[in-house]
Amino acid sequence: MANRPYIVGNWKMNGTRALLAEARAIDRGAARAAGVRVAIAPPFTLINPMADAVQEIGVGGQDCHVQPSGAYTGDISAPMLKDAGASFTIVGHSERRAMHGESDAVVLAKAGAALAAGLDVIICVGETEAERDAGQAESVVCAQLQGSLPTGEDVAAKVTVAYEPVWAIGTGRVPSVDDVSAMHRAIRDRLVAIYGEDGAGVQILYGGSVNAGNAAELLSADEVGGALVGGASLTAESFLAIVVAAGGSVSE
Ligand SMILES: O=C[C@H](O)COP(=O)(O)O
Repeated sequence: MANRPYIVGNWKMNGTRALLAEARAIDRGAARAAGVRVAIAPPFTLINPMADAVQEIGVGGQDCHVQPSGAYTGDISAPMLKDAGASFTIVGHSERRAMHGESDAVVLAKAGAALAAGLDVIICVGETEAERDAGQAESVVCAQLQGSLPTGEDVAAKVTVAYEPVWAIGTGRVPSVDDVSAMHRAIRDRLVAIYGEDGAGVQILYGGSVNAGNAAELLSADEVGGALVGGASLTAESFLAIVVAAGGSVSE
């Protein structure tokens, strides 16, 4: 059976408990959109209250430490995410790679830690504008996949890949549908090379300035199985419009 479109909100460092009202509204809408799978990755502080407040949507982390516990001041481990109510975590977001110096090897270790804790993982990859201009976008992304994706028995079913061109994040700029299709086909080929036939079932999300106006077109590109949404996931109105574009009907 084909996967349902997967629409994931990444709230980044946004939101206090007041924003849980939006999560509840998103949850109510998602409950009516049976054809679409919906999740939110809020800041760590909201994982537990959000998990308690919603029934339909998945709740996840935005990162985790490579170790399950220890003297790592300020960090959060995968077992802690699981204990707080998360079912998945994002790893390797370009903001972590750039601002926290996370290499592919670190992302791979974090993905392994998440899987070991019983979490699914969304692994982010994407090229910078300079890399795209230099004609290196596909080679950069394929190298990131090769270095960041965990392998092993039954792992592919727990992995989602998010392709996020760095230059499209938070900028209002998006690649052409042809460019998204070409990159997602290249990612699919790499997934099949890594996971064999299981690689055909891994969902590949597009992320970067997705909004209600462009979602339907971006989601129509080849091998796009959903979206990882930043800014437009912060209100129920804009996020549910993307859920509708993905094929869900959220009306009462
Ligand atoms: O994880 C989400 C992405 O970084 C996209 O963010 P954005 O939708 O605000 O461009």
